[in-house]
Amino acid sequence: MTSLAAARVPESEQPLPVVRSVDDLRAQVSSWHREGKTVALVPTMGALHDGHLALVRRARELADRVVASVFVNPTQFAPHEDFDRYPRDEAGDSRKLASAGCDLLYAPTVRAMYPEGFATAISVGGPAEGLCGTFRPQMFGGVALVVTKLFLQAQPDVAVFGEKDYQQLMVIRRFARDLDIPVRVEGLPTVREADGLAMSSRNAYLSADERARAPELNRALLDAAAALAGGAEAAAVLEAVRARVSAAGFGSIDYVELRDAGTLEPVSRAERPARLLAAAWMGKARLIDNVPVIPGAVIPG
Ligand SMILES: Nc1ncnc2c1ncn2[C@@H]1O[C@H](COP(=O)(O)OP(=O)(O)OP(=O)(O)O)[C@@H](O)[C@H]1O
Ligand SMILES: CC(C)(CO)[C@@H](O)C(=O)[O-]
Ligand code: BAL
Repeated sequence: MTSLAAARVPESEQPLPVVRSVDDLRAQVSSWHREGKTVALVPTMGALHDGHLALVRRARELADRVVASVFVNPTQFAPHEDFDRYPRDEAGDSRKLASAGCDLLYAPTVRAMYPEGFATAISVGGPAEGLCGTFRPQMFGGVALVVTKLFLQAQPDVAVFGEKDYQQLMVIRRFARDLDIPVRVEGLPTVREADGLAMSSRNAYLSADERARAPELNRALLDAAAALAGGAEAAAVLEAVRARVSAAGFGSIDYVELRDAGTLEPVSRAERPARLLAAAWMGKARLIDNVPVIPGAVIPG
């Protein structure tokens, strides 16, 4: 006969509770709030990697309970983009989230998030203009819509996002402030592979050869950031990044730009803290990356 102790599943291997409806999510979060616990939300589109898990671990430090959402949000994809082939692995995501200390997975269906007759849109200006806003014009409206819904559904005290999507982080801070949503928005520095490539679910689209070439984007940005931090004028430095990234085998380059780190307005020189941001295609993968430019110093981002 198996003893109870031997049969007990270790806590780290317990399946993560999952909710799929707004009502079930609210019931759990409200009960935590009634107990006086604070709640952190980590929104994701799944296919989780160590970058996402770093967000969960940070959320654990910031709040008593952590909810992660996994939802591939159709409203931020244009019809020609990769919504259908975006990697999905809920079982694997659930195991990884549990091991990182997440308390609850929220994985709504598309129909639960966007019921029949859904007719509302959100438009963000300011930091949403230019950069990815130009090349993926539907993206930030879709992000603002789904993240606003997630904030209203989960009512978190704090939400954690990655600086890998730096423009997205600035857009979320903007609309949360503009719409008086009572949530603290925390950013976490980009988690990278050993060779500098920013971790991203879309790295799965890279062939072995493309994967070997891809880190050149980050190397070119870091070298450029050093020159810009030393006071160089942006135009020539950005052109050198484009040339280097093309030579590494990137196909089309969507943008390489220097922006103010706070407002994301274009700047021609880093006189205040700035951000160097780029998006470029390696095969079927659109890779984005960004690094800080601190006048007089360089901090790898
Ligand atoms: N390498 C990373 N370091 C830190 N945060 C990250 C990293 N990759 C993603 N994140 C953050 O995880 C959250 C969810 O992002 P998402 O699920 O889109 O992952 P992703 O890997 O960025 O996928 P994609 O390939 O679609 O861009 C976002 O806040 C995003 O900024
Ligand atoms: C914030 C987000 C989860 C909204 O769908 C998505 O844009 C992402 O994964 O970065
Ligand atoms: N990772 C940010 C969301 C997107 O690329 O659609």
